[in-house]
Amino acid sequence: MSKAITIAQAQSYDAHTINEIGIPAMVLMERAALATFNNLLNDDYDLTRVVVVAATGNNGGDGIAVARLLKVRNIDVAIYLLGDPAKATDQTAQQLKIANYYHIPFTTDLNDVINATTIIDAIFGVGLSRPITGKFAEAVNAINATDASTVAIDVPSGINADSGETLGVAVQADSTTTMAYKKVGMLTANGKQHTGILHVADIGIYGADHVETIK
Ligand SMILES: NC(=O)C1=CN([C@@H]2O[C@H](COP(=O)(O)OP(=O)(O)OC[C@H]3O[C@@H](n4cnc5c(N)ncnc54)[C@H](O)[C@@H]3O)[C@@H](O)[C@H]2O)[C@H](O)CC1
Ligand SMILES: [K+]
Repeated sequence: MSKAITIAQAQSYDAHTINEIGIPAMVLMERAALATFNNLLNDDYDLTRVVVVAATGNNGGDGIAVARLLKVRNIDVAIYLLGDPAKATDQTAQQLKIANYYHIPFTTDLNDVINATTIIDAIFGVGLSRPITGKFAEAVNAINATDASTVAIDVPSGINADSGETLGVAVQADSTTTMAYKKVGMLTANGKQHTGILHVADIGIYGADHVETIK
C-alpha cells in the first residue's frame, strides 16, 4: 500500500466505499479511530493527560471516537471542540452523542491543551479548504507551542493534502495516522516535516485498482 493519492481521490474512494459498496460511513470512522488509537498505544506516548482537539467535520468525528476509546480504558481524556456542534456532520454529531454518554469532559480552556501530555489533532483532514484563522489558528499555535506529543489524524491540520503547503498555520505532528493511502502533499518537504512518523491505516477503503476489480 505504498501509493499516494490526492484529496479528490481520497474523497471519491470514500464516497465509492460508502455509496456504491455500502460500507456505512460510521463503520469507516470507527475503523479510522481504532487504527489511530492502536498506533497511539504502540508508539508509547505519555497518556497521563490526553486532549483531543476536534472540529465538527469527519476528521473531528474520528478524534471524538478516539477520545471514547481512551476513556473506556480509564485514560484521562478531554475534548477541546472547535466550531459549531449544530453544524457537525451526521457521523460527528453521533460521535458527540456517544461522547456525552461516556461523560467525556469538554473543555473550552486552552490551558488544558497546553498542559496535556499528548494531543490528538482532529481539526481538519482532507476537507481543509482555506487558510486557518481565528480560534482554529489559536488552537494550532497552542498545540505547536507545548512540549506535548502530537498525533495527527489523517493529515496534520493546516497542511494541504495535495500541495503540502501550510494554509495559514499547521500542526507540527510527531506522528500521523493517515487513512487508506498516503496523501501526495505528505511527500513534499513541508508536508513531511509536519507529518512526523507516518502510519498508513487500512480501514477498508481501496482504489479502483485494488481487489474490487479482481473478478
Ligand atoms: N468520509 C469518510 O468516509 C471518511 C472520512 N474520514 C475522515 O474525515 C476526514 C474528512 O472529513 P470532512 O468532513 O470531509 O472534512 P474535514 O473534517 O477535514 O473538515 C471539513 C470541514 O471544515 C471546514 N473547513 C475547511 N477549512 C476550514 C478552515 N480553514 N477554517 C474553518 N473551517 C474549515 C469545511 O467547510 C468543512 O465543514 C478525513 O480526513 C478523515 O479524517 C474517516 O477517516 C473515515 C472515512
Ligand atoms: K488532522
